[in-house]
Amino acid sequence: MSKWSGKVSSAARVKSSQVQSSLLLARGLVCAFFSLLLLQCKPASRPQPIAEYEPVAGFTLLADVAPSIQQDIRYATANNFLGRPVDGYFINACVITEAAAMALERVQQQAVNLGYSLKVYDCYRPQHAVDDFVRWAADEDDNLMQSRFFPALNKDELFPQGYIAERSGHSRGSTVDLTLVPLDTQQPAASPLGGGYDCRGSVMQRYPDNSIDMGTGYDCFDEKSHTDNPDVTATVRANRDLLRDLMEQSGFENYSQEWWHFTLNNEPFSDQYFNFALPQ
Ligand SMILES: C[C@@H](N)C(=O)N[C@H](C)C(=O)O
Ligand SMILES: [Zn+2]
Repeated sequence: MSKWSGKVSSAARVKSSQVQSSLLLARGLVCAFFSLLLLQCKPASRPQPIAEYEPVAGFTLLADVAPSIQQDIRYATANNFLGRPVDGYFINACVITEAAAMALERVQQQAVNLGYSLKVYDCYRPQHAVDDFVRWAADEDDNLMQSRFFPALNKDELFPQGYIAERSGHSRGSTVDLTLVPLDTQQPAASPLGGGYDCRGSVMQRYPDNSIDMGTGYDCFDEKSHTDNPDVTATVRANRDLLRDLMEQSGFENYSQEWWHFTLNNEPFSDQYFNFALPQ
């Protein structure tokens, strides 16, 4: 019995049955009122933790298979189109299927021979994180990162136009977002929430990144990011083609709207969307 109902019972014992019923009615009304109030005041719901990370059969940390590939898992940080870490990303580390990791290691060997390294921005993405994207897109008051990531679009156009998916290949574990960086370079330090960057601008106008020039920043939701966009410079064309060629040679296919997004052709979990949390 709750503290609240205990108090009502002791008071009711000394009153007539009519008063008792009135009290019960009043209590019901008060409870209903406060329940309604609580519902109104409840903060925007943030779903509670999904399963703790346990190594899932067929998945691995990319670093265990291909330790030389650079990692900058943007959704584990504030450096992304939401401007805050995304639900389900607890550490800045790439978790991916073993098959995709081994294929990436093959790409890395080719890249290193040419003086580059791969740098991954996103790998396995829990469905929970995708759901966070969906809630973010529905909040029309939050446009904190628009000028940097989708300057020409409203956020309600990002899903319909195919820049973010409600059922993402990333949740199947064999899709990866990545670029090429010159060997022995590192991500420059910069404040993710600093203003004035435009992902469609020149390298100097974009958020600092050690990526070779791909024509836009990562997660620039814009036609300029379409891999075969004909208006990019010759250098950008060559860089995008190089990344795509290297990835295709090891069995990945590019998504035509995003130069950075690739899926392994023979993925091991072609119809399974996972929702285990990333390790802490
Ligand atoms: C959000 C972006 N990084 C991406 O991965 N987009 C594709 C369409 C996806 O969400 O699967
Ligand atoms: Zn992607």
